[in-house]
Amino acid sequence: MSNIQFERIALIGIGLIGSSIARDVRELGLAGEVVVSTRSTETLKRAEELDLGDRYTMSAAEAVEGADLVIVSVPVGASESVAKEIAAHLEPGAIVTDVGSTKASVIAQMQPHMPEHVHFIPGHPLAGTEKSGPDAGFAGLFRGRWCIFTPPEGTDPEALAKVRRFWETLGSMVDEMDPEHHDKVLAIVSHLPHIIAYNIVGTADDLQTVTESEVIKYSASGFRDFTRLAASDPTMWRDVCLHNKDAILEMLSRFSEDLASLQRAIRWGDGDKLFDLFTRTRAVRRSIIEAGQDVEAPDFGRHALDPKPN
Ligand SMILES: NC(=O)C1=CN([C@@H]2O[C@H](COP(=O)(O)OP(=O)(O)OC[C@H]3O[C@@H](n4cnc5c(N)ncnc54)[C@H](O)[C@@H]3O)[C@@H](O)[C@H]2O)C=CC1
Ligand SMILES: O=C(O)C(=O)Cc1ccc(O)cc1
Repeated sequence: MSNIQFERIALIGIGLIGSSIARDVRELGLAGEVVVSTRSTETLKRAEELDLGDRYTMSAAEAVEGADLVIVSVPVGASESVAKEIAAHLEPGAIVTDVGSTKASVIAQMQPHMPEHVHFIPGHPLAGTEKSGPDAGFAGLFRGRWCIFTPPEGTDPEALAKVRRFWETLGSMVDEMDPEHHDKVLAIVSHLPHIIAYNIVGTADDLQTVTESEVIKYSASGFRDFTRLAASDPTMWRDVCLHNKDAILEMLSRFSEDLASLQRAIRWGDGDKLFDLFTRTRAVRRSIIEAGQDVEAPDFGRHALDPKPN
C-alpha cells in the first residue's frame, strides 16, 4: 500500500531540520518526489551526496513549481526573502508551511507575499539539537516531540488536517495556538535557556585565566550542560533573538528580578528561601519526566520509523 501523502514536497533549506524531514519522508515514502533547494552550492552538493532528495536546485522558485507541500526550513530572518522568491511560482492549492522557532515575525514576513490560492500554515517542531547543516539531521528527530501550528484565522480545515497528519506520521504530537502565545511560551522554555547558556559560557570565557585551564579540565560539572546549548548555531540564534525581541525582553526582565532575589537570599544567608526554591524546581523536573517529556528516557511505543523486529 502506498504511503504517499503529497505528490511533490519542496524543501527550502536543508540543514538540521530540513534534512531530518527529508530523511523521514524518504524512509516512510510520504512523497512522490522530493525537491531540495538551498542557498549555498556546498550545502546543495552535500544534500545530494546524502541522497536527501530526487531533484536539487539553487532556485527556491524552481523548487516549488508543481509542489503540493512546501516546507521552509531556513533561519527565521530569511523568511521574507524566501517568501518573495517563491510567491509567484506556487501551485494553486499548495500548502506552504515552515519550521521557524518564532511565529509572529515569520507570519509578518511571509503572509503578505502568499497568494490567495495557497494555504499558508506556519508551524514549529519542538525538536532539535545544537548542531546544524545537512549532516546533522537524522530520521526520527521529531518522534514523541510536539509540533505547534499557528494557523491564521480562516485556514482551510482540510489543508490543516493534511499538514497535521504529515507531522503525526513523523511521530509528532500536534497542537495549535496563536502566534503571540507561542512566542511567549517559547521565549521562556527555549529562547531564555539558550541566552542564559550563551551568557554564562561567554562570562567564563571572559575570565581568561579560568578558561585556559580549569573550565576545560573540570567541565564534567554543570557548566558542560550549558556549553552544549551555547554551541548552537549563531545565525539561527541571532535571528531568534532579533525576531522574538518583545517576548524575550519581557521574560528576561522577569528572570533578572528573580535572579536578584536569589542573589539577595545568598547574601543574607536566607537558607529557607533557597531550600524552598530548590524544592519547587526539583518538582518541576519530576513532573516533566512523569509526563514522558524526558529526552533521555522517552518511551513512545513502536513507530513506523523503528527498525523492523527480526
Ligand atoms: N536547530 C534546531 O534545533 C531547531 C531549529 N528550528 C528552526 O528551523 C529553521 C532551520 O534551522 P536549522 O535546520 O537548525 O538550521 P541549519 O543552519 O542547519 O540550516 C539552515 C538551512 O537554511 C539555508 N539558508 C540559510 N540562509 C538562507 C537564506 N537566506 N535563504 C535560503 N536558505 C537559507 C541553509 O543553506 C541551510 O540549508 C530555523 O528557522 C530554526 O529556528 C526549529 C526547531 C529546532
Ligand atoms: O538542542 C536543544 O536543546 C533545543 O532546545 C533544540 C531546539 C532549538 C530550537 C527550537 O526552536 C526547538 C528546539
